[in-house]
Amino acid sequence: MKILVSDSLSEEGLTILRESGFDVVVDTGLSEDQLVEKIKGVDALVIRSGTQVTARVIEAADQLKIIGRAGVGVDNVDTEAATKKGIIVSNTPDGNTLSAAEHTCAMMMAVARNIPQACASLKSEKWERNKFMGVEFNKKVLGVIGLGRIGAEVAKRFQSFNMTVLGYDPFVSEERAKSMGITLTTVEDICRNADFITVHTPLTKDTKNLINADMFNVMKPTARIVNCARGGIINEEDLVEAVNSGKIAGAAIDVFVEEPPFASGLIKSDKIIVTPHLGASTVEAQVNVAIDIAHEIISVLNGEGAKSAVNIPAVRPEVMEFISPYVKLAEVSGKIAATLIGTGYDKIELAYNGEISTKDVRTVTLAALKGALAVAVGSGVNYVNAPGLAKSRGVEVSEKKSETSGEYASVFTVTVAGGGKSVSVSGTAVGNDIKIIQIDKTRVDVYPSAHMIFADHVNKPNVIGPCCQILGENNINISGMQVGHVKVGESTIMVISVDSDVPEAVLSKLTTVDGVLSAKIVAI
Ligand SMILES: NC(=O)C1=CN([C@@H]2O[C@H](COP(=O)(O)OP(=O)(O)OC[C@H]3O[C@@H](n4cnc5c(N)ncnc54)[C@H](O)[C@@H]3O)[C@@H](O)[C@H]2O)C=CC1
Ligand SMILES: O=C(O)C(=O)COP(=O)(O)O
Repeated sequence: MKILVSDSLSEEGLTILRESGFDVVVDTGLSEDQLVEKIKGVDALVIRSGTQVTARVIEAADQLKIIGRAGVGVDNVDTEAATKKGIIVSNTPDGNTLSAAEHTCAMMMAVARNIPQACASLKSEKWERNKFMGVEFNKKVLGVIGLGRIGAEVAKRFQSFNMTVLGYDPFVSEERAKSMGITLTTVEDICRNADFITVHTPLTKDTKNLINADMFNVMKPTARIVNCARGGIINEEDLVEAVNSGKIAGAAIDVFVEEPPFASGLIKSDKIIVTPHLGASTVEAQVNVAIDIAHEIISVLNGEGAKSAVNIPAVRPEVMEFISPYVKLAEVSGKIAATLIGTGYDKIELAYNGEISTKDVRTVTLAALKGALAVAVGSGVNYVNAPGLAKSRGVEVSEKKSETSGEYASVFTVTVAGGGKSVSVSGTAVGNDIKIIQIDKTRVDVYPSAHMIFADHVNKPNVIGPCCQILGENNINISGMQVGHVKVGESTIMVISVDSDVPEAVLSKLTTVDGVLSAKIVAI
């Protein structure tokens, strides 16, 4: 398999990728057209912020499984297009937190004490001590917008300068803010009261232009603002105007709407300090993110799943340990249910009973959808695109949870329904194994195998024998068999586990046995 690294990546990460035995190609600085060409035949793409993974690039990818971002922000990836195509988008959320936080502190100090301007002045042989009067942090107010990993670290560091910290983050509770010594308030209140403001949110439709002319109009003329998060959270034209007109005292900017920002007014103003997107550019951060993304890429290419995907749910390791057999069970049950009903269903219901109902089951639901949809779509469905595919096929997905489960500690049931028909398959986990315990109303006890025949038949003599004979004559070994218990003459299901694939011709021969109503194969 082939991995294309299209931005610079630390040697430590490249070594891990190369030692995994995959074909690793490093090709940086590609234009969109070049990437559209080069992406063909690539299984994994590794990027930083320099590569724009547009819808065109994703469209051109013919075997791409994962886009791995060695860093945090994935705003340079068309995640929607990737998700639709079933491509995992993963980042490395922790590796560069401290570096970005420390760069923010450096920028804040630089703007408070005019360090870059004073440095340039002295190097041009001027001694302008009065021109570069600075301000202290002591007893001042810091406003932090976005209290995630980096925002929290920045707040912690400035508290040691004896600053009061105001914060805004709609996803952070009062208690959490209080535990960090931060008073939650509104963006406008921060803008009115803060001496220093720093933004640490992702760039989203809600955060784009969050700090704009209206906000600059209420700021103190002594206010200074820093952006080491993403270009566009602070409106660039409004910032240039606010600084140049004296509405605020200065700004320090590391990230830009367009990078490099050679046409931007931001790099022309004396009162605005700029760095070329250096927040994550430390030796330590680059080693961290390169190692993290290398492991993620290898895990996905080896079929062991993604640990830090942004377009599939992240499950905590201790929860994953519990739900992991149910993920397997859900995929198998979804496949069985969809196979037994045939085409034309428009509802998939997942029922979680017992202990499993108390867990984070989003991945189990995805697995059931994947299993069910694979019957119609084949290998084109995965955890990433399964919900989108279900929606686009008009399949309504619902979940039911109850803490009661009868004789088993946990039971998972998938029901597919449509056109007046429905099929339900229930199962449970036995240690790390999975067991199907019920198909519709029929109790069974089936440990799924790679190839299973499900045959509806009438419970009467001379049905099972001829079926076994047909399989034997075709050299298909039977490894297990289960028949639902009903009265003689009633119909029920027979599940035959076999050791090899069953050709269509053999399957249809089974249906010629007197008493066999239908026969379907499920391969997992
Ligand atoms: N300059 C650089 O080189 C680097 C920049 N970054 C950027 O820094 C930013 C923050 O990164 P992390 O702290 O790691 O992310 P994070 O996900 O830990 O934190 C982001 C925070 O923003 C909050 N948020 C989301 N929408 C919001 C809104 N509308 N208003 C206020 N808060 C909102 C979230 O609740 C979350 O707490 C990202 O944009 C990331 O791309 C990260 C690393 C390096
Ligand atoms: O991790 C992030 O979000 C960053 O902005 C870092 O970008 P970079 O990897 O240095 O291109």
